[in-house]
Amino acid sequence: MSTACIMLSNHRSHVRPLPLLVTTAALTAGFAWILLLWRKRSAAAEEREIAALFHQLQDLSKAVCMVVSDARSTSFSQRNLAKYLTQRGLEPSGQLLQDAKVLVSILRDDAVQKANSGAERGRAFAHELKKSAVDPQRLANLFPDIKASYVQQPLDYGRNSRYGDQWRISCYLVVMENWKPKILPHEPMLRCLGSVMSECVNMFEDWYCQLKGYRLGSKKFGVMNAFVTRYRAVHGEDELQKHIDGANVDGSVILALPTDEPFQGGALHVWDGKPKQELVYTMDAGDCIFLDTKIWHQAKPISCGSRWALVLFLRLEKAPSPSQPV
Ligand SMILES: O=C(O)CCC(=O)C(=O)O
Ligand SMILES: [Fe+2]
Repeated sequence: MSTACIMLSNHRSHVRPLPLLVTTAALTAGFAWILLLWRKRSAAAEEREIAALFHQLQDLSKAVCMVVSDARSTSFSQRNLAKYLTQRGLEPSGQLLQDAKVLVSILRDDAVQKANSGAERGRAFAHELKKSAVDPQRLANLFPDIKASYVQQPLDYGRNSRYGDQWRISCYLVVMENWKPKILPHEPMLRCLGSVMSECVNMFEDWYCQLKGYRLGSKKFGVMNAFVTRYRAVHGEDELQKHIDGANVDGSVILALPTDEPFQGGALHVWDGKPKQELVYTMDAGDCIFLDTKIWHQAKPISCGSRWALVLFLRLEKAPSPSQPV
């Protein structure tokens, strides 16, 4: 046996093994320390990531930044962020980093959509004519029923109103709750045109999202009032003077319906754009005009025949809050 071997065996014979308990405790403490260190490091990394997202947000939209940040606008407020995501129809995860990532990503999408949308390309109109939005043949087939369902429902806004009870040429499918003129929806007209009305709402929602650069499907509208108007070439029934559809109306649809008495005149005039322009539309049955809120327009008088239109006044629906049942 060599000298080196003898030294090694002597040394080994002096080492006393550590008790198992002590070894385990030391290992556990070491492991816990490493875990703590790792947790600290990843929390710091998460904080850095959140701060970077906050900076990106400041570049993307100062307005949104104000809405989702704390009182000093220096970092995210988890509560405000969750509220904003809910308003945009999304479900917050409850994790700040995750929600901040979602926010930045939807704002990026918004920016891309906006860059591609008409508004940024200079199509500065907040209304649009869509030709044959509803199949004209389908409307032609429905026309006998529309005509048979139609009744005049005079509106009485009350003695003190400047409208008085002069408007009597519309027949209502939907009447908004607590409306001053006390009229009821005329069920036969709703049965006849209810599905066309719903399609018009869907088309309007898509158009509105494109116009504003929102994600498709992220905005929903409810029908405040919907009615069929029949214009005839007699005084008080032949036109609708220049107006906007009311301060609470967030958007409107005008759908040209067929007629069995061809008319002359009856063009729709719209005042829109910057600088303001007067645009004139002669609409065929099935054509739709979508109007953003507070757009001035006018239905010019007809001089013969009769003209029919389905009109919707729409209200933007608030996204449900997470506590509300779906
Ligand atoms: O009949 C039309 O063309 C326009 C109708 C309208 O603007 C309305 O009823 O508010
Ligand atoms: Fe109108």
